Amino acid sequence: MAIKGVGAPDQVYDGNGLRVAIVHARWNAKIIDALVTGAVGRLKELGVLDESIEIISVPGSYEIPLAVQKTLASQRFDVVIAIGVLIKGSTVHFEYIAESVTRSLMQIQLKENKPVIYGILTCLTELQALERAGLDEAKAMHNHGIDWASAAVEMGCKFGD
Ligand SMILES: O=c1[nH]c(NC[C@H](O)[C@H](O)[C@H](O)CO)c([N+](=O)[O-])c(=O)[nH]1
Repeated sequence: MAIKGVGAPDQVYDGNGLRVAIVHARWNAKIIDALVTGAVGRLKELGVLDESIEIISVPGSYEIPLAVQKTLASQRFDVVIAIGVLIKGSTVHFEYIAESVTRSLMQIQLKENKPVIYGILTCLTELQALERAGLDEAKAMHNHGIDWASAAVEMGCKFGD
């Protein structure tokens, strides 16, 4: 049995009535599109209504925290899924963005007292990103967008008030 992974949910959560925002970067669009598609499909499987899902895009992962903060401050959503794909280049740019975005998203969810699901892939290679978006047919890896949507419905039901 695989060790890594979220494991079975403690119960099935009904997303009907939940208002979910997906804030995603556009950098590495092929991978982003697969992750967002996976997340939206899972949200609907769990009962979230189409009209209760809002998708907001920003240029890159660095822009995600401000967009998430503004989205939550609108009081129009119970939970936000932040989706970005950082792929290591030849400089330390990757590290600075990854650290600051991750820290910021944690701070925002605690400040706004609303769940922010962490969907930032921090990959050392393009292949790692393709695998985690379920795009590497060779390995049929799992689309992490699905997991983030499941987490969003659970956290929205439990703590999204
Ligand atoms: O989302 C990403 N943004 C990236 N950079 C753009 C950054 O997020 C901002 O959009 C940009 O710096 C303008 O503020 C990336 N790289 O630089 O490699 C990346 O891999 N992923």
